[in-house]
Amino acid sequence: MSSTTNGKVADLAKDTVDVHDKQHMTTDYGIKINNPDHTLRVVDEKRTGPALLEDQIAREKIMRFDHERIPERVVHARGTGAFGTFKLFESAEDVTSAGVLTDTSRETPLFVRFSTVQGSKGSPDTVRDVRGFAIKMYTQEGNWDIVGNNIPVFFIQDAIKFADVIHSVKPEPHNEVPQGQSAHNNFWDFQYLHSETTHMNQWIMSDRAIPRSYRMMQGFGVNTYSLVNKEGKRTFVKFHLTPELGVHSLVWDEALKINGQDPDFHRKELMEAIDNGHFPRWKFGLQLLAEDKLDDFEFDPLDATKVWPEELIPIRYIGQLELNRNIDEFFPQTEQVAFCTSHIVPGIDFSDDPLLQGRNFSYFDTQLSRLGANWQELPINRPMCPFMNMTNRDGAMRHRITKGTVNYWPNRFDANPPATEAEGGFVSHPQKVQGHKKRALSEKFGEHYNQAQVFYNSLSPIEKKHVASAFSFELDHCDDPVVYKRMTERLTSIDLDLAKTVATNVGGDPPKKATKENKGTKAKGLSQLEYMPEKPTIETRRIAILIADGFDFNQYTTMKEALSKQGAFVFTIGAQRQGVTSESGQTVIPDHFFVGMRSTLFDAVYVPGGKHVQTLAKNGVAKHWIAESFAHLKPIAASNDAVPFIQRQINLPEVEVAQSGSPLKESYGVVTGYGDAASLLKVGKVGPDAKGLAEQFVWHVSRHRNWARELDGLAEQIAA
Ligand code: HEM
Repeated sequence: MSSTTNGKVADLAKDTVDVHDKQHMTTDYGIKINNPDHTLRVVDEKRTGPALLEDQIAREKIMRFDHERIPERVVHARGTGAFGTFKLFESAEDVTSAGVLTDTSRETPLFVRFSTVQGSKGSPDTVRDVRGFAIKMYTQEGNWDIVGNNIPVFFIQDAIKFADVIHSVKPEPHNEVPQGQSAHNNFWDFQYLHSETTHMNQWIMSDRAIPRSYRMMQGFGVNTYSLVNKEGKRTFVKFHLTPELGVHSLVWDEALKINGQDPDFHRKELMEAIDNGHFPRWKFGLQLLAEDKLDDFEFDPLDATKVWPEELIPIRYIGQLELNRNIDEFFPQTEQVAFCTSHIVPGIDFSDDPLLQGRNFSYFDTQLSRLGANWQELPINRPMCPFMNMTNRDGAMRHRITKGTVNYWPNRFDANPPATEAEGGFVSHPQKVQGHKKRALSEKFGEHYNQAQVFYNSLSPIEKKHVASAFSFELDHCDDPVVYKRMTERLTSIDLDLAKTVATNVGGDPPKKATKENKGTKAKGLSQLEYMPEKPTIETRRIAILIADGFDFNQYTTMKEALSKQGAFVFTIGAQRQGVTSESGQTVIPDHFFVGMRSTLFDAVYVPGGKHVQTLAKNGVAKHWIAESFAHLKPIAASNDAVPFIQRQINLPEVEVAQSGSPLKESYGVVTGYGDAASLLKVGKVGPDAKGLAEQFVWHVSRHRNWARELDGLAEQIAA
């Protein structure tokens, strides 16, 4: 368990207890329990008779259990949380007076909850979906919540449409199908009928919607907020988080399989990284827009279906968010944490973004039904700064005891007075507002395709291929021709080739001409391949070493050490977990056996030399490990006797391997070589000019996946 502590962790300690053998079991009202295993009943040697209602101990236990569920979140039900810290490197006092964004001596404790949107609480982690990235900062001036996503835009423009978009994506009402998926008629019906979703469609059909890890995705506040400085000047702002480890995704077939093989993959690997001291970090940045520049763009900057192009409004990075402590208990922390977009601190204010305006109402409201009126008192939600509002009391499960005779303001004692602005009181920015009372949006909200097209154009060829496959998968699951025909038609407003590919795959009408000409305009910061880590790294990458009886112990240990030294998490996968014996007689206890843990749960695989390859060659699962790793574009390394073994599993002429006695070979991310452990497996500096086998392997793992395999049509020739 990670031990990092901070002010909020210390605050929670007041409400935290340990379970240990010195503390007797009691009822919830405190009497010691003598026999927790049997109900009080009428019984003799021969007969077990009826239970007695008198049994207060059994009744308490059963009734307490009957009521231990609370409603799950209406969206983002599936999630996982961790504690961390926000550090500020550069003061943003030119634009805000908020202490958290101006005082560089502060470390602000925080709690983050990552989530998926569609599925219920028990749904798998690696579904295709938007990921929530919700942050609660316990600042000295009160809680500040950034309730963001890993995608910078949203489906709809006006919050009144939220119930519709969510109803359409959730399991269909007549049969509660499907779970955790947008691949169904209702979702795509809604998407077609709301052309404002077109931009978001591109993002969710891209690799962004199947992240490799919560630690490897961006975070965006999505909505536009305002910052207000000491002089009262307002600047519009969008919040950005960029991960230190780069932005990486799973491949779709892998994601589908992990859903079954390890539905908790994301939450487990986040905990694994934190527990091992590899704390995930994000750069925190601001996109700033002067108030008088609001009308300077072809889109409305307050429209949440649009990004602010970085060419026009660069990101100013000023801080860092780090996650450094796992939770102690899921329910009181991750489940009861409750975020509100309306939770802002002085120096930060809202904007007229019509989605944000509705969100500001919705979150507080939903917490009332999910957690009750006193939800802000719960330890995970209460602020760390002093807080008191003597008019907000009572309600179910009130915990705090407030002394004194008055509960209204003003009162004859001046008790609990409001604060002036100078004393830190929150004062809304005195924005001048004018217009007509209408159910409408202003004109620029009417353009829905430009940025969708720019996003698609900006993707790399492999990402475009994935978008086409994702649309094809999704629309193939729609059995109403109206739905898939209309949606493929919609794609002609993005790119004619994309529309043609998808229409062919799913049976749409053959598109003849583009409804919006694609002039190929691109922008930066949209392709996730732009977000490789600053320095190549394999830190926290899960790498498997396959062994069976007769493996080369020297090669095994040298590679394991070399990879571990680089911060990778190395797992030995053996023919059996009872112990695997090397050629030279050493026994290794593997972490898992071939069937228990599949290639999908690792980023790369290495097979050392040794006679064990004869056993591996007779084991279908071990062979599939290699084929599947290849099809999922993962780096593969093999040395000595293992070289012909992996070559046979891949068996494609384009993929070349080292020949005995010849130098090292790297081909499509498959790294092979002959020699002794010392010469093959040394790792110096990780980089493109890597020389040795291990060094080459590490370099390829740091690149995440070998896209050329798919682009050149090799991956699809191997059955994953
Ligand atoms: C910019 C668009 C949006 C983003 C980025 C967003 C993000 C999120 C996130 C991250 C969560 C999960 C919070 C957690 O981890 O507990 C969440 C929950 C929720 N969102 Fe949104 N959301 C958006 C739009 C909306 C809109 C428009 C509404 C309503 C009008 C809404 C209503 C809710 C509700 C009711 C919850 C459940 C909260 C709870 O029970 O704790 N969201 N949203």
